[in-house]
Amino acid sequence: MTQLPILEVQGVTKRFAFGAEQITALSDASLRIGKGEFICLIGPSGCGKSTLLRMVAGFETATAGSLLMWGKPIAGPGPDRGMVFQDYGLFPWLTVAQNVGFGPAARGRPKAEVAATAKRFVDMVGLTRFADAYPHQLSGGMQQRVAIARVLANDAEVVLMDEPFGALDAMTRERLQEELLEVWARAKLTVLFVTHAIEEAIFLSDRIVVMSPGPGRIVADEQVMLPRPRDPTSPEFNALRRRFAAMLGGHH
Ligand SMILES: Nc1ncnc2c1ncn2[C@@H]1O[C@H](COP(=O)(O)OP(=O)(O)OP(=O)(O)O)[C@@H](O)[C@H]1O
Repeated sequence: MTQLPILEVQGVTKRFAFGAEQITALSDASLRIGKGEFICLIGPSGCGKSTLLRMVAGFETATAGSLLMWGKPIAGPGPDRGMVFQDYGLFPWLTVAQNVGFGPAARGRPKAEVAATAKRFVDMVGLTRFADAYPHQLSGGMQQRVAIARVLANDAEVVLMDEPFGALDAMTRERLQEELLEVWARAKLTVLFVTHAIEEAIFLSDRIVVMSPGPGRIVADEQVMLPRPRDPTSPEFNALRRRFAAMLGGHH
């Protein structure tokens, strides 16, 4: 990567006080992420995936090391990094367009500008026909698109997702993965996505960052070179699945 990375994690350690003791949730983690990359963080429970994501979001600060966006220290949450929550966090009493325009409206932007911004991102995620629908009238995939459009309407360049599909059945999960890839490609997003699932990571990512616990560390950082759309039944996909399973060792 010769260009300035959109995100850079440099030697980041995070310790939490736990009673009289301290837990090292993350130890000396370093990562450079280029604009437009889709990166999955994978690893067993407690390896610090969420902690790393929350520090990038600005919800937590590092005990040591630094986190940068476009070369500038991340000092707290900001609209340039949007977290998409597991339940999408849509307001049920607002329409799709109103949900998407919520951020700019809350920041006091003029009405006409809010409407134009909402329309632009509702169109971008392919929901033009549903702009006036309410969340309960949408499928899970459409709700996910609204959540992503809402983050984008806040000028987010980086989308952060913490196991957004963890609780779903396999078919719904596959559909949402495909929807997410479509929006990622269309909006040229940079995505940092936390998952436990090897198959999900291989299906989605340009790069997989493998973490291990006790203390949380980055133990591998590998490109996924398979062409898209990916076929989870192909021999190449299976070979990668075995490789990552071996890397994750006894944890899977
Ligand atoms: N606010 C906190 N206070 C104390 N300890 C914490 C806090 N947040 C996380 N930890 C600890 O830090 C370690 C890493 O937690 P983290 O949630 O980042 O792991 P994870 O890899 O995301 O796990 P999971 O896959 O189960 O969500 C764990 O040991 C956890 O108990």
